[in-house]
Amino acid sequence: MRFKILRKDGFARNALIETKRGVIHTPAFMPVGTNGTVKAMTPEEIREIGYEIILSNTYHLYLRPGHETVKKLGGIHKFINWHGPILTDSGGFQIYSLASLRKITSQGVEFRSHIDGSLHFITPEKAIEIQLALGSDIMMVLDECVPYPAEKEYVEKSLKLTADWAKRSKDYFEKHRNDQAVFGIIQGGIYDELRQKAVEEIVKTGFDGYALGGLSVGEPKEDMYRVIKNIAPLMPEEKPRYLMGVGDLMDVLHAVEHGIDMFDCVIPTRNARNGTLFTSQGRISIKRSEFKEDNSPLDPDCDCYTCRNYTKAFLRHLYMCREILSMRLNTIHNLYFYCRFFEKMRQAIADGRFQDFKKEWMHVLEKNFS
Ligand SMILES: O=c1[nH]cnc2cc3nc(NCCN4CCOCC4)[nH]c3cc12
Ligand SMILES: [Zn+2]
Repeated sequence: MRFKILRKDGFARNALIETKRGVIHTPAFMPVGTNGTVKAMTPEEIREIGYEIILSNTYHLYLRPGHETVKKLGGIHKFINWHGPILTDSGGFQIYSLASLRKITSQGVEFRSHIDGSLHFITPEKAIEIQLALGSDIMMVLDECVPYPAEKEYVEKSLKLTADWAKRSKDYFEKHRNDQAVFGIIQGGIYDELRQKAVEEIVKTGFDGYALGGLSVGEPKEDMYRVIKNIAPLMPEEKPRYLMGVGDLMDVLHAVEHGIDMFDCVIPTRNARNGTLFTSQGRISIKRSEFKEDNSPLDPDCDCYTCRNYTKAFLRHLYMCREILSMRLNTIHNLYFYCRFFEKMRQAIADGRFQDFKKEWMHVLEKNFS
């Protein structure tokens, strides 16, 4: 995997990530494909909107249909019919947020499946073995995503475990890698000095890219913003920086300003299914009665399939009827909006006017329309 910085504008930067399955222009957004699908979308639609990489959840695919099954069927790209780059997370975060009866030991994490209650034990090596079997292009080490709030002592102890697991994941990966990449994950809670120590530890092991984990887990915005501001610049400049689970476009602006390159979040897809749509006039909730007879397109400034062919009235009608088409049309628009936003942001960085772009959009994004 090659990482090439094309342009800098302050700490913000445009770069290219070259993988064997294609190039990713950063700053990049990765739509989340939990069970091997970006919900309600075909892979062709995701590609047509302009996305170059998607995220798939290891935890879900390991539990169902199983990583050996996916491998036997030709690997994840063939299985889900997406032939561009795929980043898989390690499963750690889903184990903490979805599974039950979790037990973390120095060896690994034991948990019960949220699907059928079966007992599982994942080690740092196993987490990489699963991602290798799936055949993902960018893998994540097994880490402990420290919940919020967490005592400093607990975070410090957890850091040692996460550093040891990162090393074990990396060692296993080195023995079995073939043209894939593996990213390390920086934890440390909201404690800047622990975060700095985590950067040193994880960089010592050495990875193809580095993720900021343990954020967007319920901590106050100002803590998340401070950690990003202080820690992102300490992460190796010549490698991709990935902020996990983010996010809201205001948070994206702040993170890009401080040098973050990659993002993933369920917000555009999950909000679409709940009728919350992002437009150039701000966020709107399509179910509101004021749209009942509104014959105008969702977003006059958007040329996505939904905005070119349907009215707010019809989108509201579909939502009220809980029609499947509602999920599809809303998702097409929100993903298109995110993709255009990232394209415009990359253009602004290329033109050296990221600050203007941020000011202009902060004003729009703060507007919470009806
Ligand atoms: O430390 C982490 N390690 C490995 N994976 C992660 C994934 C993560 N995803 C979030 N936040 C997701 C927050 N979403 C915001 C929108 O609503 C759903 C949750 N934070 C995350 C932290 C980690
Ligand atoms: Zn649209």
